[in-house]
Amino acid sequence: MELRQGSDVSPGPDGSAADPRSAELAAEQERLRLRYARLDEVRAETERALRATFGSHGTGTRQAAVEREVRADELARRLSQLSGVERGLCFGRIDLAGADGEAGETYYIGRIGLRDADHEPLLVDWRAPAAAPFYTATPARPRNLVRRRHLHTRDRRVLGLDDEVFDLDGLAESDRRGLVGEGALLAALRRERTGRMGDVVATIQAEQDRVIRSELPGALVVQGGPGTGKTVAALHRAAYLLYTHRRVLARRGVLVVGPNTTFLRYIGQVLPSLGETDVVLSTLGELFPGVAATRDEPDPETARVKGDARMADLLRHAVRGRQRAPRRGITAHVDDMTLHVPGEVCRRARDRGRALRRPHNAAHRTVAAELLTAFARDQARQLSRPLDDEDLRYARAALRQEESVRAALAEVWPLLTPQQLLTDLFADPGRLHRAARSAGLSREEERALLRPAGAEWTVADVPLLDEAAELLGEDDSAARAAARAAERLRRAEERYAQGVLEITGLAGRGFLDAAILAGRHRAPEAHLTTAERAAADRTWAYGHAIVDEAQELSAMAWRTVLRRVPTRSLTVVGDIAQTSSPAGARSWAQVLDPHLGGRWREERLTVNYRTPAEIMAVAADVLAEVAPDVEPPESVRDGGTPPRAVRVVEGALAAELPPVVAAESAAVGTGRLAVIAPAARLGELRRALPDAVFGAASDVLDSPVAVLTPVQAKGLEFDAVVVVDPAGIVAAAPQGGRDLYVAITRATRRLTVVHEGPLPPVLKRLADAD
Ligand SMILES: Nc1ncnc2c1ncn2[C@@H]1O[C@H](COP(=O)(O)OP(=O)(O)OP(=O)(O)O)[C@@H](O)[C@H]1O
Repeated sequence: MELRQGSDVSPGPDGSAADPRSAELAAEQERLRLRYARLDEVRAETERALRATFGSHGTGTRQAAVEREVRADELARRLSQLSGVERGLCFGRIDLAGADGEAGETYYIGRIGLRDADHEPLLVDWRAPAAAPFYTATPARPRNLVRRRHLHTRDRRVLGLDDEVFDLDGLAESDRRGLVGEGALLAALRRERTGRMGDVVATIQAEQDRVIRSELPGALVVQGGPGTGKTVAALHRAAYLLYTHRRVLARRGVLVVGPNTTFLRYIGQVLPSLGETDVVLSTLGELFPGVAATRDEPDPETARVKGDARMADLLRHAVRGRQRAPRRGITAHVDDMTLHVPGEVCRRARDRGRALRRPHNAAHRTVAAELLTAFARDQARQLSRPLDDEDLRYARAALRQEESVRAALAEVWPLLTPQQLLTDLFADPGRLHRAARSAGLSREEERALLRPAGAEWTVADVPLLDEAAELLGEDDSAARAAARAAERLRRAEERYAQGVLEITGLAGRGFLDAAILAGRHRAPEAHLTTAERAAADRTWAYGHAIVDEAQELSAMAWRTVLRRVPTRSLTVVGDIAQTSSPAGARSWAQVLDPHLGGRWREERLTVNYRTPAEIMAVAADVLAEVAPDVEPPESVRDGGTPPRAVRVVEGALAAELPPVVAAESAAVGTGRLAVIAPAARLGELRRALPDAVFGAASDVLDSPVAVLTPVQAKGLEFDAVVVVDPAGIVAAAPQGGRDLYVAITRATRRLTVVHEGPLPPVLKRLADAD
């Protein structure tokens, strides 16, 4: 049996209480005061310790310096954690059933764990196993709980309590009285949107908790309709994993990939509020260091082709195409002399380069050495000079400096950057044709790839650049010798650091390990965080990756992401029904099986926390049309303003839209409003709504009125949404129906659809409501 009771009664100024509920509130207020007092104490102690660590000069030995650094690092991390939990420090309590008629234990659940001076637990961290029943107990499976209590607090004050009682007999008589209260969840969902996602530690639901606490290894797919909390659960999962697997993950970091920079700004504050710093947030367009692509491919067919897995083959052929053996040989002009290497020798050099089976640039040195030898021999022959090994080395080194020789070598085996490879490939119809034909692309597909040199990189180019970087590698012969020496040094330093950790008693405590510590003391990237080092390194291997809006990733994009997680420890978050990219997923198996061979598990989220039932009913009609086999999520809320359609006179949108937007804006007060329209109407809207902020602008989330395309709105939410020209949205892209579904499901409170012609039949429900 479950009984809900709530209380919003504040105690009197002196804490006196007239009835049992106020007495309970006053008691909780006192317990909360104790916990904040302890937080203040711990903060002050940590600050003092940190100051003392910085202030001490130690013995001046290297060991003393390392010890200080370890300690300061640990203290600084703790201090930043303690500072981040002031708001909503403690939000819950669980009362466990006792044995043999005895009262059971009570635990308070909070953003961090705290113990009193005697090491007794005052607060249990929400990520700790002991806190799990707070999230997972249900009347059917109470998990030994008698009661779960939510505490509503503000500025260190308890404003209200919300109880769920699982075992009435286990409760005191005074606790049994009281009104049924509104759940903590509904109170949280009713709040106005701020333009930034917040944490939901106080109200995580059982099906979300399963996602959050799912084990680290392997790939987990989280499939769920709009508003089911996929993003928020995935971010809490990052915090949970970093807490539970600190040793592995703090060193390797966690990568979170989101669809665009606006979305990353939207979710950017959730992780710091959860106390996590070892996370890299990145769009797909930023995954290749040195290129920050934000532009989408203008032609959907080009996007589709660039995302196709055959592009990997095409690029392999493109690289092979740059390894040539001109039949006439190669020629260089040095000191009034014409030097020649015959075609036969070029072919041998090229074949030897290929036989190495190393990345193109890494094999360059071998090929170049062979050709330089041939040039040097020809030079000696023409000068009638003998050539012993010493002379040959000298002659090769001298020839290598010659511009004309370098150009001749490049005819056979040029050193290439990924950018050069792609630029040359897409701008040269002959070159492109040879590679495309070998990879099995049609002439139309080939044409979709052609473009002039110097064009701006698009998001769809980034996986191609990354693939090219893999195929090209680097001319790393010098670097490899240096790396071997560095590796020897690193091992010695790690052995030393391990010794320091053992002496200081910090070994095995999970704050730092020998590798991190040794890394700190190595120039030049000493003192960079894991996240900073990882973001700058294309070949960084992350400990875990979370991919949000993952249905949009193309086959080539998956290759880029998976390259960064060799352990395949992944959280893949998305909704197949919201796919709008022409290269995106039609099913999870289709995109994941080629890489994971069926080794992935799926959790489904089924409850929509964002969109009220009336608006979701409109969205469900659209869903039935675009993805008939997908169940719409069930809204947790109903009531509120019925969605409506407003018909405007054809050609009069600019005049008739502003009053609609103004009225909606007034209705949500300080809340957020989005106008969602097809890209083709944005010009008109700019004139109609001069004060609104458009598209990818950095302040779009802070403006009261934002104007977005459905793709830009993906993952975001607004108190009120005005969908403009639904027929235009549907017609604008092959996946237009799914875009309309995305647009409608951004609303948390109000939906208005503004249309010129007749309403698309799929929105008939709105016409009926008029
Ligand atoms: N347990 C919860 N407690 C409070 N709020 C929640 C909870 N779960 C989800 N929400 C809220 O519901 C809204 C939708 O969550 P979220 O954006 O994570 O959904 P989503 O599944 O990623 O949606 P979409 O597919 O549309 O991007 C957010 O405002 C989020 O804070």
